[in-house]
Amino acid sequence: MKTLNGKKSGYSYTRSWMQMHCFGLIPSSVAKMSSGQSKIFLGNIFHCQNDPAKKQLYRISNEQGGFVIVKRSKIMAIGRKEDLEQARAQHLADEQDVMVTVLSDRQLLIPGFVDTHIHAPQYPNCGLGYDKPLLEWLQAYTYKLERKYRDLEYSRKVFNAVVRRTLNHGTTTACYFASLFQDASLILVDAVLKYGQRAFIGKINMTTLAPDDYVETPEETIKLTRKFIESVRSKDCELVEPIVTPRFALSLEMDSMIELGQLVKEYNVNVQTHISENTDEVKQVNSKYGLPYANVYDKAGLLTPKTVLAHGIYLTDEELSLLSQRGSSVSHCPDSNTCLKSGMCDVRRLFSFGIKVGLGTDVSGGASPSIVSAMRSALATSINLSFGQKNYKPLNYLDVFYLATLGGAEDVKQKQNWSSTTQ
Ligand SMILES: O=c1[nH]c(=O)c2nc[nH]c2[nH]1
Repeated sequence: MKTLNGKKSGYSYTRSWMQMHCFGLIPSSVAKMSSGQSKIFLGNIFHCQNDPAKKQLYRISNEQGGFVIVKRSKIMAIGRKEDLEQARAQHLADEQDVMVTVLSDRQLLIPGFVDTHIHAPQYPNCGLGYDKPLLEWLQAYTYKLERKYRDLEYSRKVFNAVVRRTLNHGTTTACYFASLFQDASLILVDAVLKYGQRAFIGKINMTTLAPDDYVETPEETIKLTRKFIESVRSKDCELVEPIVTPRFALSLEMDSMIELGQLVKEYNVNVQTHISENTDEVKQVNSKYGLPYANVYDKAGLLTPKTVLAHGIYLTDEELSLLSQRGSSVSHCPDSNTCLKSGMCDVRRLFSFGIKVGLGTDVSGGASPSIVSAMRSALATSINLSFGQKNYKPLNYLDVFYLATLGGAEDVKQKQNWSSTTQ
């Protein structure tokens, strides 16, 4: 077996991690490449972990010369080189064929990124149509594109491309809004399984506020969601989980949202939706339901510890307290918040309420499917917020690295065996 050369790397991670590759900790992709061969990676490892004392949001672990052991697509152990032999004996004792990869000092192993909010069908519109605010943008560009996914060949083409592209950007876990259409949504499931990404995939629920040929009836939306959940679960695969996906509070009536809340309980599934993204949207929600935005979802039973809410720019203190009580988390989508001129989300304020936060590209509200790009936008938004507030401490590189990795994993509540670095 090869050994580490023991040299110090001298690699300045705070300065240069944004330029680097995401090398490893992509267990599912590793598995695809070599059908279950066990592997050991040796090199510098950089990742966030929870602080056991809970005094800080995360602590950085920077192993100069560490190892990762991968056995049949699962990360079995991560540690320091002096513990490698013992870990190898424990996890790979009966393995004859182990591939060992030694990284150079200029390479770094980091966890895969988690995109906590991305609309797969909107991928062809990336970078287009930012001359309108949210509600007009939906009508002028977004629904028109999303309607096309009745065409399953088109769906296959786009969804394969989205999954390949996000994996190339280092996104190993994604929380996808799929299509209104069940069959198209299942094609996204197939694409994710084909390329070995892990994902939460939701068939969108929408019965109103869109063109007549692009909504479902209240009966259909529940029936087809149940069918979608059962179809995904019947694939019996670890990589993909269904997620209940009411588009936003203006897309449905309360009765339908309550029924979705019942499905969430019945199947113990995650939930994703939008919240408080745009001032006109918030006003319309308040006047439609006579309730604050977060309370609308709460009334429907949709605020759970497995709920991810995208945006959350205009939530009041009372709403943030409610989210915190329910254990629901927020997907921060800074690029989209800028492109659609929605506003600036104050992540530090969310943290102060004890709310978990991850990062979302929000394609195509956001112009890029890259989480590194979302990290840059998160930094820019936070710096812009600091201009108006004395003593405001903007997010730094490590904070946005946390949001893109461990923060995102906590947002979507990954299962224990999904990635040992993100627990
Ligand atoms: O950024 C967004 N993208 C969408 O597709 C959407 N639908 C409702 N609210 C939304 N916000």
